[in-house]
Amino acid sequence: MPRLSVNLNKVALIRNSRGANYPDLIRVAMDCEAFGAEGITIHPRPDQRHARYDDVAALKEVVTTELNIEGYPSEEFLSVVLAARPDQVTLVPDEPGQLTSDHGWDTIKKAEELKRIISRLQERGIRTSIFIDPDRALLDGAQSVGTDRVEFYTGPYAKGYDEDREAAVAPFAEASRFAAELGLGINAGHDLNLHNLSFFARNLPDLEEVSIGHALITDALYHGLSNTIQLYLQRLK
Ligand SMILES: CC(=O)[C@@H](O)[C@H](O)COP(=O)(O)O
Ligand SMILES: NCC(=O)COP(=O)(O)O
Repeated sequence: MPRLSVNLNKVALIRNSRGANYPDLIRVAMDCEAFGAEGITIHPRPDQRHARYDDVAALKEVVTTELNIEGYPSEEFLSVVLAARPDQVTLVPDEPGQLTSDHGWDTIKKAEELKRIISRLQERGIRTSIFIDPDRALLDGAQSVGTDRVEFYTGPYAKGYDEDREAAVAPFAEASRFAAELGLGINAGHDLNLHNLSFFARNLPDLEEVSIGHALITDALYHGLSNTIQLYLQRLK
């Protein structure tokens, strides 16, 4: 069964909106784990409008499952993760100021840069993952830059789900089989929710981890955090 890593960016966004420390991101992370989450994710962006760079070390102190830090590999981001040594770093090719992530890496054009960054992270004992679209050539590129895992950008799957879920999942299922043949670990995330998650997981038997934030935190407003985490875990069975 894939691990559920809860992305706390939206909790941090609420915290930051009043300049005080509530909701307390660290407390929420510990509670998510107590409620059954198998990982905690944050994605600090250069403007730190939600997760901040100083959240990384603070989370590293308390997270007992798996800490996954996502982000664009600026020198500032790299110095933070190399110092804190989370379990996993997921590299995302976001432009500064981007509203949210909307595409994966061009692993062919950016091969040299990715290779250098990935080996710096791996030398510190950090598992690497790179955000990627489901495409064979890009997966070949991912293997050649030496990443441990890839994270499929699932925005297009979520968008296409209601119209034709078989067509929406097909490229991901195919890419997942190919990634497994290449020996790459497989994660996925972006816009996964209670409605589309179980079909996705069923069609990707090699899926190791999903990171889910926006929909999960929204659902928690209605069901509470503990119930919501249980609902997501059920979808992954
Ligand atoms: C890479 C990815 O898909 C997530 O980290 C996502 O970008 C988080 O979303 P927000 O920052 O928009 O909450
Ligand atoms: N890597 C994807 C992630 O962490 C959460 O994305 P979303 O569920 O907030 O769209």
